[in-house]
Amino acid sequence: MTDTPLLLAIDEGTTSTRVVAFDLSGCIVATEGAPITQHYPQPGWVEHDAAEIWTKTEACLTAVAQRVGVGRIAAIGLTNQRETVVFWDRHSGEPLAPAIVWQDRRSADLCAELREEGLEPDVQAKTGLLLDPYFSGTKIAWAIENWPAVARAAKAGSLAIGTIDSYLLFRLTGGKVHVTDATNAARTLLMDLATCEWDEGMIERLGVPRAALPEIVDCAGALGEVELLGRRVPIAGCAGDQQAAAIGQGCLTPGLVKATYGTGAFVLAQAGDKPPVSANRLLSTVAWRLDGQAAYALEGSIFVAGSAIQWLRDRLNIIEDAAETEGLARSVPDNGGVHFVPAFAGLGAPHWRADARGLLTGLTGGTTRAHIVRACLEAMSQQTADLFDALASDGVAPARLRVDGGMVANDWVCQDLADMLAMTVERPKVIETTALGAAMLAGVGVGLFDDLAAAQAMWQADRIFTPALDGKTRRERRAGWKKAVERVLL
Ligand SMILES: Nc1ncnc2c1ncn2[C@@H]1O[C@H](COP(=O)(O)OP(=O)(O)O)[C@@H](O)[C@H]1O
Ligand SMILES: O=P(O)(O)OC[C@H](O)CO
Repeated sequence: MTDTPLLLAIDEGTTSTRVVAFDLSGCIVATEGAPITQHYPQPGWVEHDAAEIWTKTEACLTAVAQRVGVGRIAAIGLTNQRETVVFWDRHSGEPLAPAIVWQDRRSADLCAELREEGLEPDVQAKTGLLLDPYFSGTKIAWAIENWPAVARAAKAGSLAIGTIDSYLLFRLTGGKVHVTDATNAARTLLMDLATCEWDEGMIERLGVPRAALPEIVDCAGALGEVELLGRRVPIAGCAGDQQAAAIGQGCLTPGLVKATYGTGAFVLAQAGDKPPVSANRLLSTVAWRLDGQAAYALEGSIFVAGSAIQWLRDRLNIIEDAAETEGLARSVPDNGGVHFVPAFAGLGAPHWRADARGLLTGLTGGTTRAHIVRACLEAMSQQTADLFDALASDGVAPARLRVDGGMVANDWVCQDLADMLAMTVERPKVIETTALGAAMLAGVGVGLFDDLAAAQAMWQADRIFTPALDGKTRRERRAGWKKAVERVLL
């Protein structure tokens, strides 16, 4: 083994935590992962145990460090499921309550109340977000109101609140830092998008204890140090997973677009150095902040992507593993008239209907599991096409799309995306682009790369999918999907 430097990424996703070691050409040298338990205490509620997330992250980190040799690790980058919020004791680091996951809808009533008060236009102008339970702010308000342990700690001044990045940075540094990076802070409903500072008005309106919030910092630089196998290793990069994926995909200049298909699916279009404004209910968000200077993006959020495949596997039991979906989709010439709108957690962009629920339409006596599986995969490209229509209305018309995330291992999905978007789709060699982006940020943070553009030396292309579907079939399929969505929105 040579002693060339490595960059480690901690990628704490919704369903698993992973640690990936990259060399400076972007090849994966070692990886370790562990699943995260999903808790569904009530319909519409989703919780994680932050202590489990920390324990598993620490174990994966140690295992990879042992394997590659801790001395080779130049820096660590962290990336995470966003919006999910943790409440912990700032002395012990122990969670005081379950973490409320981004998919959780428990604050839907509060969001509706705030909308009725006419707050949404102001909220959108200030934070770039909408009044949907997806974002952390109303989850925090709910926790203070409903969990006595959290309210007590807030009164006693011992409460720390943060998204997963903030919690993991706290634990990794032995409680030395309570920070969050600007991309994660941008998802809380509490940050002023233009200044990247906490917005006192939103904090007050939602009754968030100001002292419990972390400091907002850059995405690269000296974020802290972790004691790993007897050595101190710098943590030099941090970003929410979708922003990290956009960096890992080289979406560095306005108009470049990526889509990541994990548990959910998220389309980000780089928008330059001013917060963009969407007339189509897309989100305006921070793409990264370096040296105090923010770059921005437009985002479309799809709440259910890979989790629909997991549902086919674990609840309907019509597949044994996710990879099986590819063969099944190919085994039928079309969807047989079946459409599947996987609105399990409401519909995200551009509809933003927290109350929407899933729908399977067009079933006949001839429908087979292959049709249902195919309709489930088709929902990915259809939901993406809805977002591209919204982007086009906002003046963003990309020539190609870069895709990543667990689902794009599926060639059929990638080809269907190219067909439905009528656009070239590029898949990189490393589909763990989220982790790659975090490693790139860490490389910039310790000066191994001058900037994010130089860090793109770590990106390598794998395969290009070109559109092959005729316009008539595409239009018919779009019309069939839109009809199904209309029924969901009734
Ligand atoms: N070959 C495949 N075809 C379709 N879906 C897949 C395939 N492989 C994995 N998936 C789905 O991808 C998801 C995992 O992607 P990943 O990026 O690891 O998610 P996350 O980061 O949200 O935890 C799972 O929901 C799984 O069902
Ligand atoms: O776990 P993922 O990769 O689907 O990402 C979750 C998102 O960050 C939620 O906003």
